[in-house]
Amino acid sequence: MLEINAISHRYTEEPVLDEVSLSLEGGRIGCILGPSGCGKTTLLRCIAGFEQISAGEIRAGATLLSSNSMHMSAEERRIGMVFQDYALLPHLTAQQNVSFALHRQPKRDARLLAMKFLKLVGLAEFAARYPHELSGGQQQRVALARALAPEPRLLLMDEPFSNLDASLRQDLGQEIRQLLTQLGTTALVAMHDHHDAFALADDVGVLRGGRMLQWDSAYRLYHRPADRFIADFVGKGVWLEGRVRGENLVETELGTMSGRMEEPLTEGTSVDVLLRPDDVVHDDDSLMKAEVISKQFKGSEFLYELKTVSGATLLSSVPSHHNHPVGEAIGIRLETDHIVVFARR
Ligand SMILES: Nc1ncnc2c1ncn2[C@@H]1O[C@H](COP(=O)(O)OP(=O)(O)OP(=O)(O)O)[C@@H](O)[C@H]1O
Repeated sequence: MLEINAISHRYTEEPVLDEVSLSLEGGRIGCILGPSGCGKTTLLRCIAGFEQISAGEIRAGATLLSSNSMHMSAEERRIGMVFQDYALLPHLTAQQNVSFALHRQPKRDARLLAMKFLKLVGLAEFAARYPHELSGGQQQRVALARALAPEPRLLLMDEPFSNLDASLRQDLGQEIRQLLTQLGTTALVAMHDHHDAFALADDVGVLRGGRMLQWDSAYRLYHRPADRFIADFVGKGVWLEGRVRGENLVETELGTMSGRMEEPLTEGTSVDVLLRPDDVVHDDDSLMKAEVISKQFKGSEFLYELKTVSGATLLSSVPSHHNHPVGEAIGIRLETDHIVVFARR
C-alpha cells in the first residue's frame, strides 16, 4: 500500500532524511519511532506531499506520489493527516471542523458524514462544542474524525499522544487501533515513546539522524534489534559481558545461557548480552539469589533493580504482590530463549 524507496530530503545542506525506505501493507499500522529531531515529521510531510524529495520514490499501491522529478500535489494524494497540535479551527464547532474536510461534498451530505465520523470516535454528544470546550483527548478525536471522514487511502498521525497523559495514551492507543482495524485504514504514525508505539503499531521503524536503522514487526524490533541503539531505545535492559561457547550458547558470569542468536558467532567471540526485565524471573525456589537495590512500583508490577552475588546489575519485572524490601535477597531465574547478543567492539 505504501512503498518508500530510498528517499532523501534536505532543508539546508545537511540531509534530514537520508535514503529512508519502508513498506506498509494495506490495513496495517506502522510507526516511526525516534528521538526528537530525527526527521519523523519531515518524513510524514514528504508522504503527505507538503515537502518535495530530492531522491528516491514514494508510491501508494501502483500510484507514484513523489520522485526527484515528479510531485503529486497534497490535495490529489488522498492522504489524511492528524497534526501534532491537532490544528482544529477555533471558530468552528467539532462538527464544522469535520465537515470542513468534506468541502467537495454537498453541505447536507458533509454534515451527515461528519456526524457519522464523530460517532465513530465516540464524540456524537460533543458535535456542537468548540475546540476550547473540549479536552485534549477529545480534540485529538475530532482531528482524527476530520482526517478519516474523506476516506483517505492512507492516514498519517504526527505524535498523536504527545499532549496527553500516560493513562489516556494507553486507552486511546487501543481505541485508535480498534477503529483503524474496523475501517481497514492503513496508517503511519510518528512517535518517540516505544510503549505508545507497541500499543498501536504492527510494524515499527527506528529513525536516527535521518536514517532508518530498522523497519520490522514490533515483535522482532523488540526481540531482534539490529543494533545496540535500537535495543536500548525500544525497552529497558542491562548488558552483560559474555563469550560464545557454541551454537546459541553464551557463557556469562551468571552461567551459560542458551537462546536463539540471530547471527551465528564463532566460538570464543566476546559479546555483550542484553537481559530485559522480562528475561529475569523472580522464583523463590531458585538457588540464584540477587539483592534488591531499588524498586519502582508500576501498578501491576514492580521493576526491581537487583545486584547478583557476582556483582552484576539486573532489572526484573515482578508481579506487584511480590513486595520485597530494598536489601532483601530474592531468588531469580533467567528465561533467555530470546537472547540478544552483539559482538563486543
Ligand atoms: N522548515 C525547516 N527548515 C530547516 N530545518 C528544518 C525545518 N523543519 C525541520 N528542520 C530540521 O530538520 C530536522 C528534523 O526535524 P523533524 O521535525 O522532522 O524531526 P522530528 O523527528 O519530527 O522531531 P520532534 O520529535 O522533535 O518533532 C531537525 O534538525 C529540524 O531542526
